[in-house]
Amino acid sequence: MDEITEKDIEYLRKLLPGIIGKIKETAYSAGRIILEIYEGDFVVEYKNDNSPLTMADKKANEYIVEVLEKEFPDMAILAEESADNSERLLNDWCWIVDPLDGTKEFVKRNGEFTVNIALSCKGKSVLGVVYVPVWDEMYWGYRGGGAFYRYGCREFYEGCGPHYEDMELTGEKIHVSDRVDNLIMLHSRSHKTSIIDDLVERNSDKIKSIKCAGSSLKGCLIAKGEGDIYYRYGPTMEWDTAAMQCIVEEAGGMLRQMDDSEMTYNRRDSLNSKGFYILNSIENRLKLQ
Ligand SMILES: Nc1ncnc2c1ncn2[C@@H]1O[C@H](COP(=O)(O)O)[C@@H](OP(=O)(O)O)[C@H]1O
Ligand SMILES: [Mg+2]
Repeated sequence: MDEITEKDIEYLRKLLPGIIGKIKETAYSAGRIILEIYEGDFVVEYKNDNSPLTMADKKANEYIVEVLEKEFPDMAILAEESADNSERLLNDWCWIVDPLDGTKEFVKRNGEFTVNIALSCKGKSVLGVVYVPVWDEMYWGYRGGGAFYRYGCREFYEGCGPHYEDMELTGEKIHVSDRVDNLIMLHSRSHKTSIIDDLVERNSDKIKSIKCAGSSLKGCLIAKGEGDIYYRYGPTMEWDTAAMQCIVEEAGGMLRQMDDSEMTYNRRDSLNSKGFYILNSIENRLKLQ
């Protein structure tokens, strides 16, 4: 895929501020669909890779895809619970959707799951929205526009009514921490590996504590300065990282593949096979060997 050009950047500058509001509203509404199911009894199925799947994943996926298809008919969509369509590879623009990131946390009912919607342009994540339904928190960011956080979205969306449709949900600008020692490391709550234990031991002079969190929350907490580093060796998919990558980058941090190369999106194979890390600052890259 071609590189983003100056012309693309100019186009993005005009496009993104106008569409972020619709995407935040869509992530919020998908979160409400998820919560209705979360609050009742639900059946858990298991996919071929043994990961859980519920009606909440399916219904939220269906809703988000329907909105995106209607609002952005020229853009492709890669969504976790939809059949993949390789025509997306021919499109410079692709939505990358995880309707429910952290299904294990949903099943455990600990609140640590998110709705992730990202937009990729020529393989780069240029817009990301992450909504945490149980906590009613939203994180968002878009290329050149900064990263934001809002607690209390329900009051906005449920309180304002349709005649306020041009008004946008506002939030506070967020930034990564400037810590270079006593680092807080983020870790998956449900996917643990011994490689991470070795990594922590090798870098014990830099790491002060480890905080567990499910789903994209790890990246969002780094964007908000409540954590500093996150290393992930186990498998994840494009839709697990795309939205949080844009938010982290707009908050001043970085996400790279484990071999230090850039993560790209809208690839043929959606598995993030190399692993990745997120840092508040390049200075805090850990010793791997
Ligand atoms: N064996 C596996 N293969 C592919 N992806 C996996 C996986 N194990 C975990 N994941 C990914 O890790 C995500 C959860 O991340 P975390 O452990 O950080 O909370 C899952 O998101 P989903 O819940 O959307 O499936 C899933 O995409
Ligand atoms: Mg999912």
